[in-house]
Amino acid sequence: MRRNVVSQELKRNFSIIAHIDHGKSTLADRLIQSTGTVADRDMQNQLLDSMDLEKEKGITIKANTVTINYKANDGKTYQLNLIDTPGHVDFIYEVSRSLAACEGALLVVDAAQGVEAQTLANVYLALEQDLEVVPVINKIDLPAADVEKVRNEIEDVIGIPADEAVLTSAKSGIGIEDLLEAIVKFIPAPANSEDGPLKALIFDSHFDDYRGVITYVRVVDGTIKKGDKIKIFSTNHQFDVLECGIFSPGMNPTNILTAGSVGYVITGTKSIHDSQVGDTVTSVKNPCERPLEGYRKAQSMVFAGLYPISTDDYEDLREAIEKLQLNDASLTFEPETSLALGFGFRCGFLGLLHMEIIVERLRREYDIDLISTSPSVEYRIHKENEPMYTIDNPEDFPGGGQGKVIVEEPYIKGNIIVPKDYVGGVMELCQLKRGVYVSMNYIDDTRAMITYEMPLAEIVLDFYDKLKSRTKGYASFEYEMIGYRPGNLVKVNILVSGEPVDAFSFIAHTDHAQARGRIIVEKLKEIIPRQQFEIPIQAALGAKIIARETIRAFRKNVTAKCYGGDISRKKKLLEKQKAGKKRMKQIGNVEIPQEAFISVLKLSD
Ligand SMILES: Nc1nc2c(ncn2[C@@H]2O[C@H](COP(=O)(O)OP(=O)(O)OP(=O)(O)O)[C@@H](O)[C@H]2O)c(=O)[nH]1
Repeated sequence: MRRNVVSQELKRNFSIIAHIDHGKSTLADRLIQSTGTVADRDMQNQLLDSMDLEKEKGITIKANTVTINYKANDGKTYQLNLIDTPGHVDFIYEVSRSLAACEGALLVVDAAQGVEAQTLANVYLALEQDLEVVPVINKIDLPAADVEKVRNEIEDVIGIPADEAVLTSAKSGIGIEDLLEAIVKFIPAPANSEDGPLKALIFDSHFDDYRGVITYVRVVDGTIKKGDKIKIFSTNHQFDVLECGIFSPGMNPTNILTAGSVGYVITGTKSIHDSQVGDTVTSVKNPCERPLEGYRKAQSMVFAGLYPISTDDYEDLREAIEKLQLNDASLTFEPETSLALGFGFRCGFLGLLHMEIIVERLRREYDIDLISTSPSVEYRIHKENEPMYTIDNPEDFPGGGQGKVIVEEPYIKGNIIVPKDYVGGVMELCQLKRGVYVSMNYIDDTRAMITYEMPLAEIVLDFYDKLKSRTKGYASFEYEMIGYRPGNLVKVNILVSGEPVDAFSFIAHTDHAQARGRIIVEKLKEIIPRQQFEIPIQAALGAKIIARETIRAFRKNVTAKCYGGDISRKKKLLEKQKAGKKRMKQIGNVEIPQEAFISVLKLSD
């Protein structure tokens, strides 16, 4: 058995926090490379961002971890454990748990861009955990770099001293040695109890087809050894430790993890639910009394129905979602049926990005063609003399005639940082999105931070896209949940030939219902082919029609184009028409092409 016990004073556990694109992954790669953790020839760019999708989107979705050995100027060799964190608001809870596994964080700020909204969100999380924050000003090689301005921003906006900020260029390798020295100097060594009862924090996990669940832990107190019997606090399930070790960067079995260490544990379990982020691992023989603070179950914020385009794919879709769930305790699903779309699944996601990733993976990795219904949030329904319940599907929205009903919706508090020329446009957008103004402050002479409280449903709809187009991509945005508030909300039905099409119904604020209904009705008029009878398309609020279009009758004769006796061509056309029909959904007496669903469900107002 290989022993790898490093005393606590030689350990440094840290994360890198940064706004998207400020260079977190490039910097991590540099640290790994410069310490010879990975041979240069094995170095592929952005080692830590391992998923293809992450590489493509250029963002970190799943946290990774690596142990780096660094011989410092004081002659001692330190064990640096770098815990990568996801860079998106959807995963804020995961970020907070990764930070909880550290004593310090490198705050990376782009020297040309300055402090952005996401920088703020993450740095506050780190300060809440009492981490030592080491400012790093990156991309100093850029001609537009303005180190002094960024230094001032870090001090004024975040409120931490930046006179000793490390200056780096992750791209050209400048300042990497200084950064390694700063990690050793400023980030405190762990100071945990080595012989207390085992207490380890789960900060991530993933499922491996051959080895089962790999659990990423930070040992707080005590020791984990191969062969130990351990227990998961929230589920009370017990396991034998089959293997444990560190990431360097592949899994490297050391078979012992002492207090202050970061590494992995394999028990052979196949259930990710025994390895939930934030949960505590303890020993069966000598358990700790209380779990570590801060654990909560992953909570879905955004919901949508996923339906296979071909009904034959239903079972494949179920299997694929189950497989993805093996690796993702925050993905929930249950079977659902829609009159219009057939059999599918109602899924819960942490946020829009999470949803986009799952849908994209189902398409790419599992080769399933699918339609997703418009994303919805969770509403709280209060009826007189009934306990409160929640709904996330417009189908379950209470109809009229049910006495006094109060509907509450989730709200967020959002911070937007923009160049000052865009302040007016952004504030107008926030008002349109039912935002409640909180504050506006200038960060420096060029940029402002605007804070609004807004309904999450509006963010989910199309806020990012709108914000991007109004600010030419210069705005950065971050938000946190602040609870539920009552809203004047209604359900809008879309009727085709008098029949409601469930997949198109939506919940909206009364003031927006008509405009959104109108857009869908107009879109459907364009897409649904004329048929042999007139088809009214209507948006309705209960019995009240709020928008209407009519598709005029038309007798479609595809063979009319073929003159003479070209029988084979006629046959081909008829076959084509038949195949086209398969892709139609029958709603009452009307056939709606699949693309109508896709284009309406993709539609934002
Ligand atoms: N000029 C210059 N470019 C850099 C430097 N560091 C990173 N970049 C570039 O900036 C872009 C973003 O870098 P990443 O390392 O992917 O950024 P990130 O912060 O990891 O992004 P997320 O994973 O989305 O959080 C890439 O195109 C890098 O090549 C630097 O020091 N100088």
